[in-house]
Amino acid sequence: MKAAPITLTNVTCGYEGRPAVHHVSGEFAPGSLTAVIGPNGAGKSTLLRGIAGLQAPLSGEIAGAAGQVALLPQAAGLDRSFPISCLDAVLLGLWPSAGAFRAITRAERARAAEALAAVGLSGFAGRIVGTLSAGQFQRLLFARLLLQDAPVLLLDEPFTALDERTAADMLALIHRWHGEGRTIIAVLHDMDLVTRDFPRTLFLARDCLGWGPTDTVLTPENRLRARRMAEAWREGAADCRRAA
Ligand SMILES: Nc1ncnc2c1ncn2[C@@H]1O[C@H](COP(=O)(O)OP(=O)(O)OP(=O)(O)O)[C@@H](O)[C@H]1O
Repeated sequence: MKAAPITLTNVTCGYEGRPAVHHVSGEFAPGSLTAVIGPNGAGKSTLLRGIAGLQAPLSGEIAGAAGQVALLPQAAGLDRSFPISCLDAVLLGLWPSAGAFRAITRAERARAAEALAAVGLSGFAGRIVGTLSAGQFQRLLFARLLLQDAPVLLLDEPFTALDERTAADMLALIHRWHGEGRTIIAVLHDMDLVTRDFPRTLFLARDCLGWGPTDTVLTPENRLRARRMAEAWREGAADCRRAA
């Protein structure tokens, strides 16, 4: 699996001209495994959306991501009331390549069923998505990623709602993807997991506090800086609005 590097040059992303994450520069090397960490509201999801091409940066440039990225979004932000089956929800992962008008092939339906089985959801193909438990829905999102088969995977809080065994299974899947040479960028809140399993870390607190090998970024000093910035968030946000 050949992924291209993803390069961020002085990237600022936000909403209505107001920055949520500021002046981030660096590179996700091909095949790298990176945790994106930081307090609530630090801009982690916003940056992922920028890399996924779902929102244009307010300024700066994101290069190398177009056409090679698949996103596992935060489940909490998704509308699950749409009345489609689990199999069709997984097949939606083919939307970027299949579009609205090409028929889904028998082989693709078979691959979607295999993806459901790989995440422990065989037998769920016909179930309506809205009837799944939170953990089952999270596994469904992993099945969609499996079908997409992209060189770069963006995972926004991928272990939310998963029980211990399923989380271990999904972590094994992430390591398998990494072993295949894919680039993996995951927003995480579990610092033990980050220290143990993620060789590189991007630490955000609206600004970039550090980006590099996890042991050099996840330091007590940076954790303290992140706490201070989170506490100063409201005041800082007002300053940004004025500056925009
Ligand atoms: N659609 C939106 N419109 C306006 N502001 C938004 C929007 N989405 C997010 N924000 C704001 O942008 C900032 C960054 O949000 P973001 O979701 O990127 O943070 P995060 O680091 O992923 O947080 P968490 O850990 O809580 O998921 C927050 O202050 C948030 O309120």
